[in-house]
Amino acid sequence: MDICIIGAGYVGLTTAAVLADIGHTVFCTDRDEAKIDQLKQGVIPVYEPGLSAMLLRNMESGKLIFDTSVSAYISQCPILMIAVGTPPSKDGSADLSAIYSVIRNIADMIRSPKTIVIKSTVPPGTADQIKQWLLAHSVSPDLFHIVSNPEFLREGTAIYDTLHPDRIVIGAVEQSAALQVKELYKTITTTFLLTTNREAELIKYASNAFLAVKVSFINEISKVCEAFNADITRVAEGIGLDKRIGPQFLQAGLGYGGSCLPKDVDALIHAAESKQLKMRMLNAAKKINRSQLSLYVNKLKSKLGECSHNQRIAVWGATFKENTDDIRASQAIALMKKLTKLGYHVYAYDPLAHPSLPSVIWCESAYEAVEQSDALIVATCWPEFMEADWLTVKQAMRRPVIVDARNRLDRAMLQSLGFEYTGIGRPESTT
Ligand SMILES: NC(=O)c1ccc[n+]([C@@H]2O[C@H](COP(=O)([O-])OP(=O)(O)OC[C@H]3O[C@@H](n4cnc5c(N)ncnc54)[C@H](O)[C@@H]3O)[C@@H](O)[C@H]2O)c1
Ligand SMILES: O=c1ccn([C@@H]2O[C@H](COP(=O)(O)OP(=O)(O)O[C@H]3O[C@H](CO)[C@@H](O)[C@H](O)[C@H]3O)[C@@H](O)[C@H]2O)c(=O)[nH]1
Repeated sequence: MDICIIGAGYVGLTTAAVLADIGHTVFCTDRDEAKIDQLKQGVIPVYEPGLSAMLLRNMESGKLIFDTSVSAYISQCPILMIAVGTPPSKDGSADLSAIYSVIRNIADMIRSPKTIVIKSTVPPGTADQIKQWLLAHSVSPDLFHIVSNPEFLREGTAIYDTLHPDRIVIGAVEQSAALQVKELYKTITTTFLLTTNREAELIKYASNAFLAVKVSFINEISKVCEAFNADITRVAEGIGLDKRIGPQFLQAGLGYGGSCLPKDVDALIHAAESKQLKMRMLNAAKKINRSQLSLYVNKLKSKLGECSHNQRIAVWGATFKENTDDIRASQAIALMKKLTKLGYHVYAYDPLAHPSLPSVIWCESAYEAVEQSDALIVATCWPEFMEADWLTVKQAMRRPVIVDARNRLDRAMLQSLGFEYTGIGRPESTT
């Protein structure tokens, strides 16, 4: 099948690579001309393990074509897949301006029947509103179907997740359009769930909201663990063995960030409020997530005393999690901003990201960042941090204080080397 994907970000590029690999012919476009120019030259604008090789392979075989001039492809392809961003607006709602800009283009160019697939995450009711918009702009109902096909990939494992999804959700009014989209994923073995558009849109939001609540839940329980001298890592293991709960998303720490969980929680709250519904649980999850930053600052203060202006803090990790270059809504960056505001000197290192932040000094290596530092905060669990040479780290530091903001380091090993270790919900002794 010929497919035109509009939006060459993490989702658009991953989907383009996988659909081309499956055997479809994929045309991919973006309003960012520089990005498309880079892609044409084989330069992949985002870091995502395995993506580059899969894109290049399919570009070489001619199954994947990048271009800025989309009109020819819109007329050629029966399937138009929208994967543009839906970032948060100031009031928390999803900003759908990029979606409508694409819809306007489609409305101008549509001459033959199209299946318009909404891959972007959009609030419940969006597909129906788009349909009304197209009809109001004199596009014949015979020329389009709208299918909601939300994406569930995680950054860092996007290719794997797209090839091995837990489910593929396809929401549509017309069964023929739903089956056409199902056919796109013909080689993928998974559960296909056919729903209405609104159900598909809500499945996406509810999934991310549930994950956010799960993280905030374990962060709340970690405080109880700390108060009762119990270890959250063992408590989480014990909870997770219950099949009804499952072991994933029970990692206590700095809280959730990224381009999806925070914005989708906000957008769901906003959508519910538009129907006079208060999302008490989601608001609580947000509040807990925000409070994780102060919690870690207090942990730092309990080790170093109140901030004096010559304290030097090393922060390892800037991305919202490991194996991605994405810093959108990163808790690591929010923490750095909080620390510099309080007067700490922050020396930071991340293997991929070093955004310009007031008063943060970016270092060339993890070891350079810890030179003469009074504490090290591990904010993101990049593999190179997990495998650090801790003796070298200890020798470089002024005070061997480690704040493990993701609870992933080997506490016993670090303590045996003489580090003062602080995690969350992991008491120093369990007596
Ligand atoms: N990143 C993820 O892990 C993930 C996972 C699942 C779902 N999603 C959802 O998928 C959507 C895309 O997310 P992303 O992370 O890939 O975003 P992104 O910001 O990485 O990419 C979006 C791309 O769309 C392009 N774009 C914007 N307006 C355009 C227009 N009018 N015409 C053509 N191109 C346009 C941008 O230039 C950009 O390259 C969002 O709705 C997001 O919530 C993201
Ligand atoms: O036990 C955990 C698991 C995750 N996190 C944090 O939660 C955030 C989100 O992690 P993750 O969900 O792995 O990242 P994303 O790549 O943003 O993926 C989420 O958001 C995507 C965009 O909607 C969805 O497609 C995915 O299914 C959903 O997992 C990160 O800051 C993690 O550090 C924790 O603190 N504890």
